[in-house]
Amino acid sequence: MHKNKLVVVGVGHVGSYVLADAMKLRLFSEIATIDILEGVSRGEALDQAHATALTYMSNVDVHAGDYSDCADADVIIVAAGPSVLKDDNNPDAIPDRASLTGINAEVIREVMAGISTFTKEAIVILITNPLDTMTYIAASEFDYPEGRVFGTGTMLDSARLRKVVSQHYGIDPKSVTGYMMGEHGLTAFPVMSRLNINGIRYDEFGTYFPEVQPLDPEEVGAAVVKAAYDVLNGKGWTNAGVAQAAITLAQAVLLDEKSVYPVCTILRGQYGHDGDVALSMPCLIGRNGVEKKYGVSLDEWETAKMNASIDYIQLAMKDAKTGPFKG
Ligand SMILES: NC(=O)c1ccc[n+]([C@@H]2O[C@H](COP(=O)([O-])OP(=O)(O)OC[C@H]3O[C@@H](n4cnc5c(N)ncnc54)[C@H](O)[C@@H]3O)[C@@H](O)[C@H]2O)c1
Repeated sequence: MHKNKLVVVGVGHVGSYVLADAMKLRLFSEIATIDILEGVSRGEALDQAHATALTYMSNVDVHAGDYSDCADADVIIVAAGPSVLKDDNNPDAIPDRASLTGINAEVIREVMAGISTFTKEAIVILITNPLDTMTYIAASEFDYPEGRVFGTGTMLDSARLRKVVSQHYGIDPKSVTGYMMGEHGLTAFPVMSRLNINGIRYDEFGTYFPEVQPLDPEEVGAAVVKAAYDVLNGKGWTNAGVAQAAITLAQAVLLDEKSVYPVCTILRGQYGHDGDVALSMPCLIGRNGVEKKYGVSLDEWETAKMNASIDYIQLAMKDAKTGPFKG
């Protein structure tokens, strides 16, 4: 009988939270951890193994592993490599994820070499930053089927967008539909033309919520980008939101849910680009990973934002010497 198996690569602040969420999802029978620090991998797995003896936990076979564990994995979530750090002397710092390009390009090349030695079947979900460039490297340099590798992308930024909008209007964030597109980072932008509150379009908000100040697209985008730094500059890292995003995607894969989420993939004809950049747009997620990409039409403001985001991602790609920017 087939047993659902997850491998988590990199079990630091983010990976350990992914692991904890996966343990509670009740969809995996086996979970293996991999980390360059073997003690961390062993310790995290053992800690979770002890928790399986307690009420409300399922009896998951959770253990430290190595890349051979990928051979029969259904889903692999990659959170390996360092994050930007908070600056104790500057509580308003906004360190750019792109500063991680050099170090994490090496990490992702090492991790993908390990994974692709044992499987080209498992669905690989990347979290490591700068996410778009890391996804491009993983999806293009290892002969891995392209739809089977994607990044959490603006899934987290979009959750933050819905939270920002919902707080402004005093409603449940689940009643807000909308997403950020482009880079997972400083140039992500809200697709205001597609934003709605359970069918009430953005351009109708003034009619239905006359008592509320109208939303300014630039301010909304800035508030969403800043939300990441409110967390980072508070506790020193972010992990809960992105872990939930990754686990939501893992479930969509395992259950073949055909869910539409904004995730990061390589553009194939959308927005005038073919194979030279990866970024987030709404995609259909099922058992085969990204099964469809929806290059939704954008208005003039959004198109300008998209082009700026593409230019910015390509700077990191140049730095990582990947795709059209190989040496
Ligand atoms: N995409 C998103 O929305 C999002 C959100 C938060 C964090 N992140 C990113 O996730 C990554 C992890 O963040 P974190 O806070 O957990 O960092 P962390 O430093 O706490 O953990 C990183 C882990 O990766 C391990 N590692 C390093 N190199 C490795 C390698 N070659 N092979 C296997 N394991 C390796 C480290 O030993 C460590 O345990 C960062 O790149 C961060 O920027 C992305």
